[in-house]
Amino acid sequence: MPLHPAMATAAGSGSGSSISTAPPSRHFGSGQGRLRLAPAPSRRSPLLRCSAPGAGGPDPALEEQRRRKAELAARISSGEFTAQGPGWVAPLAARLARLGPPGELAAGLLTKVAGAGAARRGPELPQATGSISSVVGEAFFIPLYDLFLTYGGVFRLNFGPKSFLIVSDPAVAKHILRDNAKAYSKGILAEILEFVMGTGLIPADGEVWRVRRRAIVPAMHQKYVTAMIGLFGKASDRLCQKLDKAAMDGEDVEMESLFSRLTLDVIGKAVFNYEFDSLSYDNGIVEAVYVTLREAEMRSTSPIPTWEIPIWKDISPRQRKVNEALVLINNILDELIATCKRMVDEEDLQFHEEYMNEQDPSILHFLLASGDDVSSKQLRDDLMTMLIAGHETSAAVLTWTFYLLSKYPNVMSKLQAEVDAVLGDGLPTLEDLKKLKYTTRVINESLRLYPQPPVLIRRSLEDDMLGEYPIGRGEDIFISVWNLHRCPKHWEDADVFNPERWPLDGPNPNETNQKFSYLPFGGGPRKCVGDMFATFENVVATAMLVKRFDFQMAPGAPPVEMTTGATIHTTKGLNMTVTRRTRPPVIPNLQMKVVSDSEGRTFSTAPVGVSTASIASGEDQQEETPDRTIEQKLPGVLLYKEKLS
Ligand code: HEM
Repeated sequence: MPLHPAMATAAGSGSGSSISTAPPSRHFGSGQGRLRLAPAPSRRSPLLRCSAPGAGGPDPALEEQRRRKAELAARISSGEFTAQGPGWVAPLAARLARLGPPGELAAGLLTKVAGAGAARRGPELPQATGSISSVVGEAFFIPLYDLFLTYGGVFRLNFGPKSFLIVSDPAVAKHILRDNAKAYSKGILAEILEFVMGTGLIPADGEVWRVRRRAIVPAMHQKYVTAMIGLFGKASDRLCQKLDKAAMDGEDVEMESLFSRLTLDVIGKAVFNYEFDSLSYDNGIVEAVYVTLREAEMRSTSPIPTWEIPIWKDISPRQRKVNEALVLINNILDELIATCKRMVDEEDLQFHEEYMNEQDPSILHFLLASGDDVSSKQLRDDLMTMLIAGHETSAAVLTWTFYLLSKYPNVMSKLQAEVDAVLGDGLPTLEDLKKLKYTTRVINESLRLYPQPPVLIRRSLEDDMLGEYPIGRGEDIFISVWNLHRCPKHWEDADVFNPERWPLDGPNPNETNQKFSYLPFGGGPRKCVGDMFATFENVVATAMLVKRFDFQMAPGAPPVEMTTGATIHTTKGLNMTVTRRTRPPVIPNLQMKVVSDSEGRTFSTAPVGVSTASIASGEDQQEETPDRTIEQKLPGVLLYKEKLS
């Protein structure tokens, strides 16, 4: 998730001059084996910023970005960002800073005095410090990568009086997310999202979270997700029709916004049975959803939290618009809840584990039919949370997948060959998804290179140890999934889009079998509840689109660069030329290995089109994911269900 305004504010107000000492050597992991590397920028620049084919000649914006990156790398190496000081200083400063301007001043002084004079005691966290000017204009997680290469898997980042722990070490990530998850809350994230998600499942902590997770997870059962495959197909087909028209008219298309509309249409129907139909036209509610989403993103990156200023929040046109949008959405949600309650009262269906109303299979319907004892406000918060969680993430995955496919035509050809061989004329079925193995690997790999969100946020609720480093209560922590997914120590050719790195007959990659070096859906008790849903959705959309069309970057399209919102967006859209495919289908030579399960039943290869945790494919998952148990088995697919104790 994005940075909190506090970070930017603190960084902006911090002195530009920082304590200058020699930086630690480039290394990975905390206290683990160390590895010296060539400077980072040259290794990864091709994927971080790519100009569109056809743009021709050196791009001045790209050149400028490369120059800024090289400058930042040089400044990091010079030691400009390296601070020293006792480990208690930053947490205390962070607490002081929360007391308002006088506290911030005291915190700033404390940081400087202690940083300059104090002697080191015991293992102390490497510290980086600096001013925001060094990272402005970048997606914030990019400079964090360079700092990780220099300071290691756990380090403290000080911006003036504010301080954050940056975690890029898989063992430490596992400790925070899974092994000692109870000692961490969502912290800053809950504060940022409160205005829109209230106490919905993503920001909620403690008892509220436990009760809501227990209510919501069962709603996403196997039968529900299977029913959703039809919905994904229909929505993707509507997008295909739109692209057909663009292809016939010879018009380029901006795919990022189309993917956003596709996934909005899907999630509205899936969560509360609402037909946004945003692929067909704009209406007030679609606009209200986007106003709210953009506000959430603005709040997470804005240097000054103007929305907290008492009078400003009432008179600012922007805030008024946001408030109006929220009222509109809440009213619609209230209506949908009321309608659904009536339906539930009138139906004869007996509630059971895999309960689903065929006319309205939505999560809302399941929750109401289950007798979920919850206030309307909490129900609205949960629905809103799932709307946002399931919309932006999937849209971003599709955007970056198609960007990568345009850069790697060999992958596209192989993908199209598989899709041609598997999909018939109708909409994809569950059986088809099981066969779309390479398509699933394409999505797995896209999520490695562009994790959504690129950073997970936590706050420590008690003193703890992160690897060898002691930390205090109240530390704000960013687990950089971006860094974990691109760590050159763990991944060969980390920046290369290579779906083949995941064998087709191997297990579906997940946080467990990748030992927390791969966290596309988080991990531990707060792992994504929509992982299986999202994987199917992305596989269906990708398969249907590439079956029908070829995609190329539009001639003269601006370079595709990243910016940070709740997920990774492009700065100027993904402008593509779409053409109807004319090639005859090619039959691929896909190797299918026959394996047997623990009960001796045989089926072909690893699960495909299957999620990373709700569905797993090996006994290692069973052993290493204590919070989930095998519930049901389909041929080739083991379904896991959470223990909801
Ligand atoms: C490709 C699409 C998706 C990606 C990459 C994704 C990723 C994630 C990640 C990384 C987390 C963990 C956040 C953390 O630990 O701080 C998460 C949590 C969550 N996701 Fe997803 N998600 C996706 C789709 C969905 C969908 C479709 C839904 C709902 C239908 C959903 C609902 C949620 C919820 C409710 C949580 C919070 C779970 C909790 O805290 O107990 N997500 N997601």
